[in-house]
Amino acid sequence: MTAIIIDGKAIAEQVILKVKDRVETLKQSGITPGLTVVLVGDDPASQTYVGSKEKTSKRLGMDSTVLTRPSTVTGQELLELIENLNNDESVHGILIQLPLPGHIDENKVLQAIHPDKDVDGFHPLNVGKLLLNQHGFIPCTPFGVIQLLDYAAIPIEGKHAVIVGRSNIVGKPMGQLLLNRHATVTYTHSRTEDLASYTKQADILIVATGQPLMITAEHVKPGAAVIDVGIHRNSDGRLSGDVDFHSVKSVAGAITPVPGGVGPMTIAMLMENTCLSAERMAQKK
Ligand SMILES: Nc1nc(=O)c2c([nH]1)NC[C@@H]1CN(c3ccc(C(=O)N[C@@H](CCC(=O)O)C(=O)O)cc3)C=[N+]21
Repeated sequence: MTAIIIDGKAIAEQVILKVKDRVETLKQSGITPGLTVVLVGDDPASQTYVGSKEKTSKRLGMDSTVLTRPSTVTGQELLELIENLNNDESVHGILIQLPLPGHIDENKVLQAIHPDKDVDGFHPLNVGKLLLNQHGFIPCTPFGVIQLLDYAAIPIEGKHAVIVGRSNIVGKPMGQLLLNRHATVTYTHSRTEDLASYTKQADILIVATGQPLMITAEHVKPGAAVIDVGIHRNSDGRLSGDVDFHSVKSVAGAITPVPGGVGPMTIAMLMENTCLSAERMAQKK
C-alpha cells in the first residue's frame, strides 16, 4: 500500500481564497484587516516564515506590518510596543514571532497582547476558551491540521488520535481540538515509555516533537493518517519533518509531506484569524 499524500499547499490555497472574499467584503465597508508581526533578532528561519506571512497577507489585500527589533531589545520595550499595538484601531492581529531571546519572559510578553487581537491564540484567555470549546482564537498550526483532515475527508469523530509532543503551541491545543471534535485522544511525549505501543494504535497520528525523522513505519498502524508538524533544514538545505516520510508512506493511509503539508496551513489559518478579528471588531462598532 502507498499512502495518499495530503497536499497542504493546495488546501491552504483554498482556505486563502475563501478568506480573500471575506477581506473584500470588509473592505467594501471601509475596513482593511491589519496584521502586525513583531520579529526579534535575526534568525534566518524566522525571517523566512515572517516573510511568507507578509507576502500572503499582502496578496489578500490586508495591511501587513513587520516590526523588527534587535535581539538586545528589553522585555519592557516589547511590552510598550504591544501596548501601542493594542490601542491602535488599524491593527486587528498581533503576532510575536517565537522563539524570543532567552533574557525575555515569553509568557509575560504573550499575556500583554489583547486577547481580541491574539491571532496566534497563545493568550491564557484564548487557551482557556479552547478548553471550554468557546470561540476565542484557535492556534494556527493545530487549527490548520484540523482543516487538513477535513479537506482530506479523514473522519475524526470516534477515532483514536495519538499526539506525539506536548508543547503549548501545538501538542496541547491539538489534543483539545480533536477532543472537541469527538476523537479519543492520547498524549505521548519524550518521557513516554514504549512510544510505539501507543502510536501503533492511532487512527490519526499527529507528530510534533521537534526531533527529525523520529517516527518510522514501525510506529504506524496500516492505513493510519499521519500528520507531520515538524520542519527541519538539513545540512544540504533540504527540508524534512519529524516523520520519516519514505518509510511511513508505505504503511500509512494518508500522510502530509514536508514541505507542502502543515506549514502552508499555519499561514492560511493566520490569515483566517486576522480576518475573523477584523470582522468581530467591525461588529462591535
Ligand atoms: N508566534 C508564532 N506563531 C507561529 O505560527 C510561529 C512562530 N511564532 N514561530 C515559528 C513557527 C513556525 N511556523 C511556520 C510557518 C510556516 C511554515 C511554512 O510555510 N513552511 C513551508 C516551507 C517554508 C520554507 O521553505 O522554509 C512548508 O512547510 O511547506 C513553517 C513554519 C510558524 N511559527
